[in-house]
Amino acid sequence: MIQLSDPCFDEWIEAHIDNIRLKEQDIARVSAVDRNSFLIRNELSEIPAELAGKFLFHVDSPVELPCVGDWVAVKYHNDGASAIIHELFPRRTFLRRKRPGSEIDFQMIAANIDIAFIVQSCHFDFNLARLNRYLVMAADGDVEPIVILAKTDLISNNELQEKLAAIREAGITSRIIALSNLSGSGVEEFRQVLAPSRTYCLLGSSGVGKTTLINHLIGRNDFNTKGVSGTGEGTHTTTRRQLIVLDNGVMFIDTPGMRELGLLGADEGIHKGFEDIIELSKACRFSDCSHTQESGCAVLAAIANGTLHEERYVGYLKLRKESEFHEMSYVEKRKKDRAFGRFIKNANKTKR
Ligand SMILES: Nc1nc2c(ncn2[C@@H]2O[C@H](COP(=O)(O)OP(=O)(O)OP(=O)(O)O)[C@@H](O)[C@H]2O)c(=O)[nH]1
Ligand SMILES: [Zn+2]
Repeated sequence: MIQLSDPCFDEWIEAHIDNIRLKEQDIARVSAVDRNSFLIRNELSEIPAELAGKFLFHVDSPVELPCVGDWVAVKYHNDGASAIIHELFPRRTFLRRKRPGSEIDFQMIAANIDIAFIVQSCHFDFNLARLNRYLVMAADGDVEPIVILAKTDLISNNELQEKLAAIREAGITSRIIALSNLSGSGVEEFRQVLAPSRTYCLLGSSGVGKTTLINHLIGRNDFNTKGVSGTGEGTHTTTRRQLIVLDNGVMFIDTPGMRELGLLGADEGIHKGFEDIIELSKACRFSDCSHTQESGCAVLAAIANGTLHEERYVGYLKLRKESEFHEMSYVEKRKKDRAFGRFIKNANKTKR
């Protein structure tokens, strides 16, 4: 049995528990949201849940609806096989963002997160403006940020020191952990931060190594996500778990909304920072050259003759992919998201 509690929250719960019990309700935590269907987690399992009618009629803004990480009061039905969410408890912390096209309306991304790890790769992904935007978002919801500079194996120690100095010069005072999944350097420092009954999330662009880092935790350090199979079976949608509880009670939240945040700044244009490749591509034989296989491609030629670093080229392709992802339809994004869910699941299976 896992210990599903939140030390910072227990005081509030204690003050309200009599009232909750009086109504024959129990406390649970929202572990996934997919439109109007929910998964909630109690100490024993994960159960599909729906909202009580009052949420549908007495809610002014979507932020008043439960999101992943929320603590709620529920009533069980069908011998505990399903649940109705009756109360939403106050949020200690949250991550939210402005709804596109609206100045006042917000979209909840997750609630009750203790620490948000803001992950940037030391290499092509490093961007102080974007880092700042993530920090502002964390501060907005009272979430403590820790900056992770990932993939340190790709740069020299001198370059790393420069990056660290640049962050400090930008006035960012948050703790910074530099690490590499590849060499393992810094991973232990990251692991040391994680404490039982605390909730964490990883924010950052696609490809910076978030999945690999979680996998690292599960694989190497004998962590394991709790194998609960009942992920919404019996309801019309199958919702993947967005709150992951490791064996030692450490919780990670990974919602589709967080993945979309990873695209922050993707609209800055992929050309920025890759002017050399853009310049080279003017000499390509075809004007719509994809620089991947065409004959007469000046970019590929530059790699072949050593004037363009292959690593730089890979970074360019990655950023281009990210920007294409940005253009994808919602449905396509969801598909990619499910692929991530399967990845975590497989990682766990292999572990077991
Ligand atoms: N050189 C190097 N490569 C890494 C490191 N960590 C991860 N990678 C590679 O970077 C690529 C992306 O890693 P992921 O863990 O999938 O990145 P992510 O942040 O989860 O990306 P999304 O799932 O798209 O959000 C993979 O090819 C990894 O093998 C690292 O420490 N050093
Ligand atoms: Zn080309």
